[in-house]
Parts: sequence; C-alpha cells; structure tokens
Amino acid sequence: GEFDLDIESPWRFQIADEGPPMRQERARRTRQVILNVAAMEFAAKGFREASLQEIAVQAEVTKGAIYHHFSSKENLAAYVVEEHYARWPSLVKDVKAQGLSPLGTLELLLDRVARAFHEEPLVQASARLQIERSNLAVRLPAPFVGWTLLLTDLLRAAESAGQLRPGLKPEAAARALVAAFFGVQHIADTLNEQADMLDRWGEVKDLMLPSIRR
Ligand SMILES: CCC[C@@H]1OCC(CO)=C1C(=O)O
Repeated sequence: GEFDLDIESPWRFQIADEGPPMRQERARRTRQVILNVAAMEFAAKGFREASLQEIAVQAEVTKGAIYHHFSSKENLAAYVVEEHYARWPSLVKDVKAQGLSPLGTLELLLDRVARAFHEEPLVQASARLQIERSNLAVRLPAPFVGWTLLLTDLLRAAESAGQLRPGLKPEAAARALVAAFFGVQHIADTLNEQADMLDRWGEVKDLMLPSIRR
C-alpha cells in the first residue's frame, strides 16, 4: 500500500557559497560539464590529487570559468556531493511509482543505487569525497543518514504490511543494510573500480533480505 516517504529532507543541505545566479542556458550547461568532468577527476584521483587544470582542459573551459562557477576546489567538491544526493529523491519517486510492496520497493531501490555506484562518476566521486571528508575544508552533508532514514520508513511500512520478520526493529535493519551497502561499494571500488559492484551487492542482498522477510 501507499506509505509516506519524506524523500526530500534527508538529502537537502545548504552549500556554503551558492555561486552566481544561473541566467543563461549556456552558463548552466557549462556548469554541468565542469561538474561531470570534475566528478571523473575526483573519482579517479581523490580530492588532493585532482587537478583543476586537468578539469579545465577536459571540460574545454578556462580555470577562470571554474572559479567563476564554483569559487574554489573545495566548493566544487561540495557541489559534486550535492549533485549526487540530489539524484536520490527522483530515483526514489520512480521506484515508489512501480507500486511494489514495501520490501519489493526497498530491494528495487537498492538495486538501482547499486547500479548508480557501478556506473555513475558523480556518485563514485561523491562516495570517495565522503571518505576523504575529514581532510576537506568544506562542509559536506553527513553521509548515510539520508539512506538510513529512508530505509527505516520503508521497513516500518513493511512491518505494518506484515512483511517484516517478527521482532526485527526497522531502524536496526536499516542501519545494517546501509552498513552492508557502504562496505560492498567501498570494496568493489577499492579492488575493482566498481566493476563487480552488482554481483557483490547481489551476494549481500541474497543473504540479508531473507533474514528480514517474515
Ligand atoms: C545506501 C548506502 C549509503 C551510501 O553508501 C555509500 C555512501 C557514500 O557516501 C552512501 C551515503 O549514503 O552517503
């Protein structure tokens, strides 16, 4: 049945320096190209080694254009993370619209997120920047919180629908799923640059979901 997902709030956060207003379409496009190229650079080399010069060359803009849109390398990193989190609400809406059961929605959602980690540079860059967050002199949103809240909602709905193993606490299962997912994507990234993420997530899912279902 329908369940209320507050999918906007967990991932909304205020960026320190908002940057210039987006008047022309061309400026918006340039900004997006810089973000996409920066994501690949951050994902490949991490914050410190990522080079604004390299980003400028690949985005075919001047370094000045990067500073115009993002004011600093740190702020550019914050926007890469913001772009990553900004993706989830629409993904959640799409999955929810399939009208599956709460646990069916949870499984499909995490499969889609696994695919995003497998193939999207913005998501991969954000995950790597979040790991480096203590070395970054810019405020990033707390990782994991948004997903833990959202999965808790889904698991509470599963409990109401009688889908949850008796005695299982929704919050505990949500934390365990987020921890498992984080570990899987981290290992897949570290050892194989996310190449085997879908298989590795499938193994963990096949182990955990039966222990969650009634
Ligand atoms: C869905 C699991 C949570 C997810 O795993 C990697 C990561 C990186 O920051 C996450 C986050 O929520 O921030």
